[in-house]
Amino acid sequence: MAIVLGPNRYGKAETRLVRVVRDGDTHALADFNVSVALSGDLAATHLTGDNAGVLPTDTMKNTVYAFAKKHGVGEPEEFGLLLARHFVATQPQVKTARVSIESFGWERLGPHSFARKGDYTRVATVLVSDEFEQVVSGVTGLVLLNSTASEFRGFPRDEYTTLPETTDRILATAVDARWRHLSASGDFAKSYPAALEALTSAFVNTYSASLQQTLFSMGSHVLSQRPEIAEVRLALPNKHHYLVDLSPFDLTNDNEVFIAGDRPYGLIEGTVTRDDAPPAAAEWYL
Ligand SMILES: O=c1[nH]c(=O)c2[nH]c(=O)[nH]c2[nH]1
Repeated sequence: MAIVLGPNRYGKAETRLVRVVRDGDTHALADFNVSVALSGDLAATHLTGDNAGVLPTDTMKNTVYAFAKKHGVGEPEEFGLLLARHFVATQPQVKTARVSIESFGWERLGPHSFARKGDYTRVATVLVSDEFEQVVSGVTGLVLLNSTASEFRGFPRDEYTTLPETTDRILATAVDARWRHLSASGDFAKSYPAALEALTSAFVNTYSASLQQTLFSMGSHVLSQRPEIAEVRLALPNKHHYLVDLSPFDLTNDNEVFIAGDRPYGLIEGTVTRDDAPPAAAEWYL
């Protein structure tokens, strides 16, 4: 009996690329998840550990980011073809390159503001006892992004701080919000979309020094627009977008090519309250 190597391939899966195209103040956004798999004459590394034909998967990731800067991304089919042809043309041992791309849709909210396409979830929780009725409305999974008008600087530094200060970054979050009504007899069909619009427009229109500042602005805007609402609680994950260092490839990166981070993420939580409102039922804190 002989033991033989069967079909095989390898590559970098799920390179998360966000490409911003800046035309003055108006930005366009492409948000891709790119997976590369190469196959061909790759027996040696499996059988003897000889890596002479193994283009590092790290290089594939870098190629995705460098090509995004150099060529733009266009349609996912076009960007896939560009990458796949490159690997086949430049690596003689590679016979076939497979590039799969997921393209996440974003709806425009402003010149440099976007909402992820797809559904977010409306939520409602009511508490009823003999003494009180309390209605809480909210939303989860509403993903918003500003591709500029966000800074983060002036923070303390200690021996573990490596984060550079920035005056221009992507600010993105998945809004998880709950708002408590003053009364159980409101017009919830009217109140919900209006509160949602207040949250969203505050995110879009706030020039942000921190996600904490944006959080307070979102909560305040709901309370100033909606007299029926007593309190807003927000949990805002900071969906980090890291600027890719393209200098090893002699390319500049003027806030155009980002790694969309997954984990860990900052989590900014806070409550914004009307100070004359009755307190929430203790059960809300559970
Ligand atoms: O808006 C921010 N708030 C923070 O508290 C924080 N911390 C961090 O590393 N980045 C950011 N961004």
